[in-house]
Amino acid sequence: MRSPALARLNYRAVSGLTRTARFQSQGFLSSRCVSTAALRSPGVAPAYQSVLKQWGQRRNASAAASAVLEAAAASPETLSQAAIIDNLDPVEAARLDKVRNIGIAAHIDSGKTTATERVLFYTGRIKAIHDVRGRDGVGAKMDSMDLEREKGITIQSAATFCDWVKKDKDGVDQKYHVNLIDTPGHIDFTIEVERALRVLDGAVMILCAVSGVQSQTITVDRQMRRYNVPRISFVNKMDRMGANPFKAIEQINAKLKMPAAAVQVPIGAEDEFEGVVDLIRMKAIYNVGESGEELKETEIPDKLKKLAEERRAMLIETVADVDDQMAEMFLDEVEPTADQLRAAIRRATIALKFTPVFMGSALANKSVQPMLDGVVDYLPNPSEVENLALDQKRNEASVKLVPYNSLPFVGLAFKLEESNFGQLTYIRVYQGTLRKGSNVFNARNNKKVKVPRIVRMHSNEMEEVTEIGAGEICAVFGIDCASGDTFTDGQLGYSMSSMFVPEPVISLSIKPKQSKDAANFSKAMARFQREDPTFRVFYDNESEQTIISGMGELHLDIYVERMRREYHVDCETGQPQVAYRETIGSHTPFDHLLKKQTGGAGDYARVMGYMEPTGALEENQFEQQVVGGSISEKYLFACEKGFNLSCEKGPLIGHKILGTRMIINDGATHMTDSSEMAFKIATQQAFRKAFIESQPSVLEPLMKTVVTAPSEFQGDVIALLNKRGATINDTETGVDEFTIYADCSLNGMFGFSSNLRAATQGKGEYTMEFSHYEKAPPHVQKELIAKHLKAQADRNKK
Ligand SMILES: Nc1nc2c(ncn2[C@@H]2O[C@H](COP(=O)(O)OP(=O)(O)OP(=O)(O)O)[C@@H](O)[C@H]2O)c(=O)[nH]1
Repeated sequence: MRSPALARLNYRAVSGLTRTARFQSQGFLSSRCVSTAALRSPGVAPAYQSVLKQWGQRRNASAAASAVLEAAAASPETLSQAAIIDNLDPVEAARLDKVRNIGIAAHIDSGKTTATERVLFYTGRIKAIHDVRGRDGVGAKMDSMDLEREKGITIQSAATFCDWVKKDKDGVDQKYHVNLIDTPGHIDFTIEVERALRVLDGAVMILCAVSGVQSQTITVDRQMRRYNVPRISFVNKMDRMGANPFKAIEQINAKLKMPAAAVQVPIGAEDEFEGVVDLIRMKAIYNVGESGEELKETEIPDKLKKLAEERRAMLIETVADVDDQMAEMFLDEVEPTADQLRAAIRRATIALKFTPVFMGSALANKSVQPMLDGVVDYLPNPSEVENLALDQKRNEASVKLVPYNSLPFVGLAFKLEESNFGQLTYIRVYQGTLRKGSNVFNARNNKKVKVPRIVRMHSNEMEEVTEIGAGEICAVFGIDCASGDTFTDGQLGYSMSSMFVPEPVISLSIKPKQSKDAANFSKAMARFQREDPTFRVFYDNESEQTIISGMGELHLDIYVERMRREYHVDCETGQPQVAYRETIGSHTPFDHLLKKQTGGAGDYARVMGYMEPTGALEENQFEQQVVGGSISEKYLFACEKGFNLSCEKGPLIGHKILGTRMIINDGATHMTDSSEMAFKIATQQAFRKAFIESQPSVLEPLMKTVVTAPSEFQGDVIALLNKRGATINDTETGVDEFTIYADCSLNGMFGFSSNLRAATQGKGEYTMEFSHYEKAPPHVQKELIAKHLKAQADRNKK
């Protein structure tokens, strides 16, 4: 047995090494062979030696193999981690195979919450179905906040878990553990989608059978791509008039540029929608029972046989385009078996090259279970997704995390929530096991914290557990941290990248109506800010106002309302303000001297250099190019501080600066009168002077806006948009609806929702998403500057 196994031994690759150890533990190789391999491998040698020391140099066969595996596991080396991933332990592999972490994301009102309610019911997690805005007035399980139930919208993502039993190909029941997050559709709550997708392994993208791909579907698609999240698609609302799943599939292909094909065809449509034909097994599936809890399978009805064959052929062809194995079979004209087809769809979906499309009606309790089968069949388990961390102990080298329970713990806190029992921190465990009572370390500040309580969340309810294994999601009480912090066991110096946080674009002043509420007001502000990184609060010293900013009017309205309901604080708010920015005009040199030397300790600082645009309207930059020590390091540091402070409040209208670079290349220092403070102030003064001289501009946020309304209102809506100075980029006309894609300044869009409602008899809808900053029109700039000057003058008078 030695020689073939030895042939596989690659002394340099640690992946080979761990494989070798495995062979050895199975008795194929000699211990000397494994030890030599371990000692020659830079990735494992130090850890191996220390393990050997503990083991007392015993080098018998299985001891050496275990030592290598243990060393590889404990070693922070990328390769050894990769090796384990390539070579999953069969017990761990079997456990992970039964876990799915998925999110449900879609455009507003597509039926995410309704579908999740069915999933919870069919998996036995809840005993009865309650609908969003349902007649029983209870509301869906996942919309647990009163405000969500009243408005019928999801505001916060909610996590839950359930077990789904699916028969394997031998007809044996297999139980899958599904962690599920239902996310909001409104763009104002987009951070909830960002953080959910950051930690999930797969997603169900829901589309409306009538509207197909909508503006938020495009945003969700972008977010899924950002975090490499594979998805299956579910065309919901097949019972609605005008339902057409094939149009939705065409749009996924064309608009999202994601190869998609139906894995089902509908049996009937609109109010005659009865069920689906499964194109993999070529069977018809119907839901029976009061809430569709049972499935009945029959042969395909004759009238649908042709359609099913055609669509199956299209499915195979689309998958063959993105999967080599299927391509080979397709070219050889070999008809794939159900298992082969399923495996190819799975490979292509996980490789982010394809999305299989399911269809049904969540509200009518039809065809939700086959979509759940799809989650199991086509979405990855935690070991099939690459999760990387940076090893801070090794120059931030990137390391693959291995979802083994036995390895050192690594987890990411992705969401914080205040609850009646204190702060609740949602954690995705990427590696190792999180145990109640254990200590974990926050990688950001290296603080040790004890884990007092671990729970699994079921919307707003929780179930206490003592430990959570790798690849799972849980929530922990009593840990003080920020959203996006990485936790480890303390030995590893790993940290994981956080999620993308978009900048707020809208703000308003706010204060409690009654001064007795000040304490509660501050408490609420602190909490909301901690929970939601897109909600910011700051106190403007000049105007002596508290300013809140966020992603849109709805976002801020919801917080004002929550303040009233949850903290009993009634607030007064100012007019919503746009988050303008200021930017420099052109290259402008400066030579500025700050000098006060009249008796006592004086102030002296001279800074020279130039300011210029960075080229992109993004981060500001400070650079020092001082040679010869005319300004010392210490003072240059103070200059940078001065620059950063200046960027916070621009000279034109007091808004933040963007796209501006300052270079200090010379200056002068006085032996006794120079100080850090003097250099900081000199830089601020130089900044102000040069900035104003450069012919700067005010920038305003430009919003991508999508308006949909019934066709008869097209003219009115266009007129409305034109009046608000929008640039219309595209118009799509559907059967009885049209969609307009436009760019509008945020400033021009205040109050648009009520105008649109009035112009379309309440039938028009729109979404608005920040796109980029652009120079505001000259008359707007003038107005803003004049307003700012007046406000300053008024304050000075006081
Ligand atoms: N006809 C029909 N209506 C549905 C279906 N599924 C959901 N709805 C309705 O569509 C509306 C929106 O459903 P939700 O489940 O709240 O949608 P959502 O995507 O979770 O909404 P947000 O989270 O606010 O974006 C509700 O009135 C549902 O009753 C369906 O299959 N058919």
